[in-house]
Amino acid sequence: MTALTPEMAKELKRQAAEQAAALVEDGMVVGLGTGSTAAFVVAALGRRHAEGLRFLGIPTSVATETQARSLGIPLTTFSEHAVVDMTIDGADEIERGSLDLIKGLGGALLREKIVAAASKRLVIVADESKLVDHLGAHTLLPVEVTPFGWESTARHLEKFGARISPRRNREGAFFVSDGGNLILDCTFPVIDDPGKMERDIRSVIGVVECGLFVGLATEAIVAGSDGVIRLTAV
Ligand SMILES: O=C[C@H](O)[C@H](O)[C@H](O)COP(=O)(O)O
Repeated sequence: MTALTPEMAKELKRQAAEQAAALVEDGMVVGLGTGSTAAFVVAALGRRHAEGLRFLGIPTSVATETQARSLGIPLTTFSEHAVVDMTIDGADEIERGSLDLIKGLGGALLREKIVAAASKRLVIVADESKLVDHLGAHTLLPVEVTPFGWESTARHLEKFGARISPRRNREGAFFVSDGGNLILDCTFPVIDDPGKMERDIRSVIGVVECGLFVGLATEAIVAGSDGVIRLTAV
């Protein structure tokens, strides 16, 4: 795989997003992901809505809700729909084969995971730089925690071998998620069993959710220099 320039990566994200948006059918409830790749999906769905496709969106962040509303996409909530037919979202890492994921570099992991867990299909869109043999190869693992006692929560997470850095915004203040929580960016020496690590992290009091998405993605649409491939979880 050749190194992607930002322009190439953007074009590949757009290509993957267009293919995923084409999967949406009349009458569906669609989870709308968050991030730069998912934003291309929402843009494509806005276009399809304008052309007459009828569907309802459930956004996974305030940013996505704002984008969807600006495009006239009708939205719904879990009080009206218990099941999401299909969610289309990006990822920070996608493990080949299992399609287990790391998500949350954009800070939206909690709402993304709630929507993913309620979805019949979770379609991940990405450029090829996101595909890895083992999770944790290139990226840290975001963990969302309550602001109260976060230092204590961080010390407990360190017992699992993590190096921890509370996420900050450009001004240097703590980054605050849409849910009003903090994000601890955790670097683990190795993630050899994502399911066990997810359970371990979630067992710590003060942890709200972590960015490991295990067994949730059903398929991935990945664009690379040789074209767009569609992967199914095995
Ligand atoms: O919190 C953010 C989300 O998990 C994003 O879907 C993820 O970070 C990928 O974002 P992007 O498509 O911008 O690389």
